[in-house]
Amino acid sequence: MFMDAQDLDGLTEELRHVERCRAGLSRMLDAARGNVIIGETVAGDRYSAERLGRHLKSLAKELSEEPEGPPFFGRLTFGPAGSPAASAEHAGRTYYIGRRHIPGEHGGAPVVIDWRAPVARSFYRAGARDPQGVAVRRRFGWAGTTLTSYEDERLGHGEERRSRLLAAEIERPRVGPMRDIVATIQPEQDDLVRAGLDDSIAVQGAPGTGKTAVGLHRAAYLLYAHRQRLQRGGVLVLGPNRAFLGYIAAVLPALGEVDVEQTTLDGLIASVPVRAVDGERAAAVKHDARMAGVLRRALYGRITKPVEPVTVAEGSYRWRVEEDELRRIVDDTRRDALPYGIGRERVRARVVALMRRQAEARGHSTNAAWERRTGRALGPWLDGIWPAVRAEQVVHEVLSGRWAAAGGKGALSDAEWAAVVWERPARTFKSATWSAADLVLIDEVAGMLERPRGYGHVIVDEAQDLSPMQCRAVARRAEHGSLTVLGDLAQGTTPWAARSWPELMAALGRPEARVVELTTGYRVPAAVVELANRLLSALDAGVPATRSYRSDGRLRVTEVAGVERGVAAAAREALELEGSVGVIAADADAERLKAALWDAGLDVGGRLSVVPVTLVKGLEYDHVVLAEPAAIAEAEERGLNRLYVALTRAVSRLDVVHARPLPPELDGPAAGAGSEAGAGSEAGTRESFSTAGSA
Ligand SMILES: Nc1ncnc2c1ncn2[C@@H]1O[C@H](COP(=O)(O)OP(=O)(O)OP(=O)(O)O)[C@@H](O)[C@H]1O
Repeated sequence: MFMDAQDLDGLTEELRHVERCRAGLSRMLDAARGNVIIGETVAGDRYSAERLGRHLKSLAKELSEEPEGPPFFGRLTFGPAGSPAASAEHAGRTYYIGRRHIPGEHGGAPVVIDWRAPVARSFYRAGARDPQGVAVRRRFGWAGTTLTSYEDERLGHGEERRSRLLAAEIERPRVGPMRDIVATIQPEQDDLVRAGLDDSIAVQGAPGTGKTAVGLHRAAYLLYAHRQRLQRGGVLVLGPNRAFLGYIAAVLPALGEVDVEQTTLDGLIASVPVRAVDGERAAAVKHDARMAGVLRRALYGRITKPVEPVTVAEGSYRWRVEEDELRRIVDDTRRDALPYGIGRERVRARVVALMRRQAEARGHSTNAAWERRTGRALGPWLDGIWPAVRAEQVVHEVLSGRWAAAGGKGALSDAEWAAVVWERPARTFKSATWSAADLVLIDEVAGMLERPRGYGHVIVDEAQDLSPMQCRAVARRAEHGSLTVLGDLAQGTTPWAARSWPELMAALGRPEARVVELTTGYRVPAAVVELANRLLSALDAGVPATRSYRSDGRLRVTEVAGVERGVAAAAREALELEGSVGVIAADADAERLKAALWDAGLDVGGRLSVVPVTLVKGLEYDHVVLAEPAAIAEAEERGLNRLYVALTRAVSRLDVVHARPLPPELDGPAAGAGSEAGAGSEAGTRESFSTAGSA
């Protein structure tokens, strides 16, 4: 049975529950405010008072500032005990599922259960074949904060159907930043969201299959299910660029999680400003994993064998350690494979310990201050044996070419070495200008000097673009944690983009990670997916084609005499409809097109944006106007992959506007449905496909 809002009695009862939720929320807010006052006065010491106070304040702030969204989106009614597949624990009970837990009155049963709670799992996973004890699953429809409808699936009676509310949510026009998908997480996505904390997973997902959404919801889930374990390390989300981070920024706070660090890899490892740009060849070598070996040798090559004893004078005494003892200390410490900086301190501490024994044998009293003094006195000797060094210094020396003669170039060929070595090296590391790839090298050395801050869980989006050296930077930060790695081999656009998941996961230090494929796309309509899928065979990425969940949407390919006028006409038409409009163009053409749109009287910057194609990864627009695909395809080595990314950004409509011939991989007969104009869909929208016309 499939019900809408017609069941008025039912709806009235549900509206009463909305009131109970509002009352519960205001009780929570009062309690949180009250606790701030109590917390500030009762905590035992100042430190815990401050910590507790901060925590309570942020909870109170969060609750009072939270936009008043729908308090719940689903309801589960479990069958009575004894009914088929009844669940003993939940038999006969009803639960409302929402974004956050809302307690009941006077300590009674909660009025809303957090979507991450174990029982809520059945909301996402139960089906007619496996009802998991659920008699009825109810989904609610809201207009803003007003409950307007619901629909039921009587799973206990074998009823399960494509939800209209679900379809409406997936097909809704997009405006503004990304939203959470808690109300409509699909079973294959839920599997990934709720995977265990120790599980490192790689997700190969076609465009729009919800990888980013899954990653963010997984972060929220892990923080809920393993809050204590994650308290120290925390969760890190890495995205491809700042535009993408801006786009996803609101999702986790909307789920009540404000403490997740979201940044780009460059942002994470930035230690010095980037002022130089590498040539292609230099960048390729610098991103190669063999550079790690070169840097390691350059760092550890500074350690020298002690060839004479070391002495420290104290009054008329001299404490002395012989060279063979010193050699043993240095060798043992190297074998311990500690970070370089810790190794240096270990050597110092062991020499001090030997001297202390001598001093005590002579009746000297030694204490911590004595140890510090003696340690300091060893400084000049230590600087000769195991010198203190900065990461930039090591990289500066390598790129200045100093280590080649001493066999420092390791596995690099002469040509590769020549590609990375600076033509005119700066005199010191302080005056060097660094490129983005140099930052990765500096981070590599910094990671050898001391362990970087580690995270309990790291989520990496668009991971197919990571270089082997970047993978090492990520792996260092997840050494004692786990990884969720999201990407699409077909969308790889960097010169070092991954060609295989096992290789990528090995570079990330998790060769054993399972690889899961997602192939159902929730963004891109079927007609557009079909066009993009044509490129797949040319990309040779070995990934399966996308299947679209969406039957709506429109594709139009228009050949024009002048791209600027054609794009302006398409954009103007697009603005007549609801939703965001993105004009995507080859980087070299973006500014010119923006100016042309201004000249045509269109307001760029509001609902309409012009985006250089290299910045569009991970983003989506309700309506995309894709300008001159041939220019995108020929602009770079992996131009066809870039074009594939651009083609898969549209939520409702894609206009391809071209003056030059389409790239041959894209042209040609449409595979399957939608080859000429007008395949009507159930929703009354039209898919159309035409290869000619004028704007
Ligand atoms: N279960 C779902 N319910 C509703 N919307 C969904 C669902 N899954 C994904 N979406 C929507 O589909 C769109 C694409 O999702 P997302 O950006 O996470 O995909 P992606 O796999 O990361 O795509 P890309 O590879 O292109 O970056 C988003 O608007 C997202 O909100």
